[in-house]
Amino acid sequence: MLELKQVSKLFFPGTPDEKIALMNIDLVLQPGDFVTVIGSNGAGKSTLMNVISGVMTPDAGEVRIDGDIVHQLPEYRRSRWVGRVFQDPMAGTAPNMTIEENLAMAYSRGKFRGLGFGVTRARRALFQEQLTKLGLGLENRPRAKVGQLSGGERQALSLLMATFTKPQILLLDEHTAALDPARAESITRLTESIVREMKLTTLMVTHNMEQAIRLGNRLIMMDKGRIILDVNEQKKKDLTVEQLLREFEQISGHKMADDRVVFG
Ligand SMILES: Nc1ncnc2c1ncn2[C@@H]1O[C@H](COP(=O)(O)OP(=O)(O)OP(=O)(O)O)[C@@H](O)[C@H]1O
Repeated sequence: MLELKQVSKLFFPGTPDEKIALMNIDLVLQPGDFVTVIGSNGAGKSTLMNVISGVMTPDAGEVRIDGDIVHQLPEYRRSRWVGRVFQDPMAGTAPNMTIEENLAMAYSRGKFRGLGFGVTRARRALFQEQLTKLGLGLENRPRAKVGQLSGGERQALSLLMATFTKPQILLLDEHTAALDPARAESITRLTESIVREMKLTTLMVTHNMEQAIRLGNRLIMMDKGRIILDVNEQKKKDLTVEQLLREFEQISGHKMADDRVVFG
């Protein structure tokens, strides 16, 4: 379970450049919730991900994971609970290491390092099994350098690495946005099946309105550092992209300014 209570984050406070990235955010994700997040440019979506994962510390408020206060902990201390996949397929993996070395790293995440970082025979079998599930044939190339993989293959691997040890929270930060439509769709399907199978509590930022409506059981809309709309599963089922954009305009008083918006 993830809880944010009155979380705020300002950049350059008290100066003419002051930017409100998050303002008094209250958000609770129940175990197994899959929440999509949309909003204008600069709405605070990435900052929200950053204060949950530990890249940034909020100026005020509280972040709890399964009841534990985590907002003061650095990113590496939270990595046991938080899995994250970024937009950039180059992020989140080590390009000069092999597929199985990357998996070994993910497997050891947040654990006592003394247990070892290496690729043992038992682990190799586990990695093979997990790679096979991706359906990309990566299980046949465990010693290939990750830098040689295509963007889609890398995102699939990143997804596997982020979810390997069943994180309490999975953060997906526009993780299909840099892929061509066919690859994006296959990563979306993979995401759905992993999240469903592992019952992961998931927060996914997307610029694809159709995807935001179709995926998950809840949708939140952000604007100027605030959550301005929270749509439940029932309401989301009947929602259209047009209605969603109209709602955004009505509540925020302006059109959704998103230079990367995709309607479906
Ligand atoms: N490291 C930073 N330093 C200064 N300002 C920042 C920083 N990170 C974010 N901001 C500002 O905080 C606000 C929220 O930014 P954030 O990146 O969270 O928005 P976003 O919703 O992810 O936007 P986009 O959809 O354009 O990626 C913006 O005004 C942004 O300029």
